[in-house]
Amino acid sequence: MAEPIRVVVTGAAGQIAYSLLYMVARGEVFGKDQPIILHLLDIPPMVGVLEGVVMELADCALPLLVEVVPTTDPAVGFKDVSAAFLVGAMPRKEGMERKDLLSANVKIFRTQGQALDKFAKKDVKVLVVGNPANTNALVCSSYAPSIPRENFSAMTRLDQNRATSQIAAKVGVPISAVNNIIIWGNHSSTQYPDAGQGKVVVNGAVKSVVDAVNDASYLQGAFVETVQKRGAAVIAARKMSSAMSAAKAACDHMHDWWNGTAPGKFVSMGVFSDGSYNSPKDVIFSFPVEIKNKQWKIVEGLTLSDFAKSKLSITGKELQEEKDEALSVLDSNVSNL
Ligand SMILES: NC(=O)C1=CN([C@@H]2O[C@H](COP(=O)(O)OP(=O)(O)OC[C@H]3O[C@@H](n4cnc5c(N)ncnc54)[C@H](O)[C@@H]3O)[C@@H](O)[C@H]2O)C=CC1
Ligand SMILES: O=C([O-])CC(=O)C(=O)O
Repeated sequence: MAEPIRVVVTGAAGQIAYSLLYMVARGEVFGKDQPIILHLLDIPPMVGVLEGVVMELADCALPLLVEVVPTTDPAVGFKDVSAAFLVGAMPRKEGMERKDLLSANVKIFRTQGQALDKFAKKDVKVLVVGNPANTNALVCSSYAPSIPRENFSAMTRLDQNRATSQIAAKVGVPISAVNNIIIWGNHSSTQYPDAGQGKVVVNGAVKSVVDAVNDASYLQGAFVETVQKRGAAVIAARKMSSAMSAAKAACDHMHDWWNGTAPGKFVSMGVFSDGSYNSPKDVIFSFPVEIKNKQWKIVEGLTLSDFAKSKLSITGKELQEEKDEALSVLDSNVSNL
């Protein structure tokens, strides 16, 4: 058996964590041979709930879970962690956009960036789930200058999973038959879900999604809107935001970062932009990436339609605006933000 690794989940008493902790502790992210020490970080009013979560984890009798460390102290929560799921933040309510959470949540990610910088392993992989996820990841990284910025990412995997599921249903094939659907830009209603590079296996033959669907107005219209507004649709139905599907997506994201992507396949992650595809530089922008040896690389050289380019420009502009707003909330001149 390998040495145990330390993994922190923030917001550990919340809804997403309730599904996520079980999947992580069961070995679905880091492997069935990787023992885990789980750090559960939340805030003082949630200590009682956290105790209940600790009891339930014990009662799951999970062989890979060697220790659980519940805490409200970031110094303990982030100590020596190899992977961080930053979930803890306020969720939006019906009628809000995710960026309306910025002023409340961005300060959490400043504190957590500072704690990661001081206490985490320098090769820690950080996945920001709390909204607005892209800009929170940017802020978090800015306050953790001793950790490479490539180690910070924001979650758009839930959008990718939603988009893949929509295409599979439209073509009438299993989910596993659909690949390389891309989410570009912000995890917000300006994101661009792009089926233009997608592949699908139909009756044993690989086809482009565009040919298999054969309905351009759907791919540019209802498909895009459904994915962009899916989070809001779940809130309207559940009166709470997506949690089970968000936890599954967080596991998928970290799993692929840890284990790599299969040849020819790519996944979408919010990562530091180098200006690829005319995106604004130095914001956290969701791109298609390939992953090897725990390093992601943006898939370059894809041909984008004029429609796609115009959508990327809209979501890039929003990310630039969020970055400016984050700076004003933090009222700081963080040199690398
Ligand atoms: N990127 C994505 O695709 C998705 C992101 N989200 C976002 O994830 C976040 C969490 O959602 P839920 O689990 O449903 O919310 P929740 O309200 O059920 O749980 C959040 C937890 O975070 C804790 N928390 C607050 N401040 C904290 C801090 N400074 N340190 C540690 N813990 C802290 C709260 O006490 C609470 O237990 C929200 O911001 C939500 O909008 C939700 C779904 C998908
Ligand atoms: O929509 C929300 O506020 C929660 C979320 O990020 C999602 O479900 O994609």
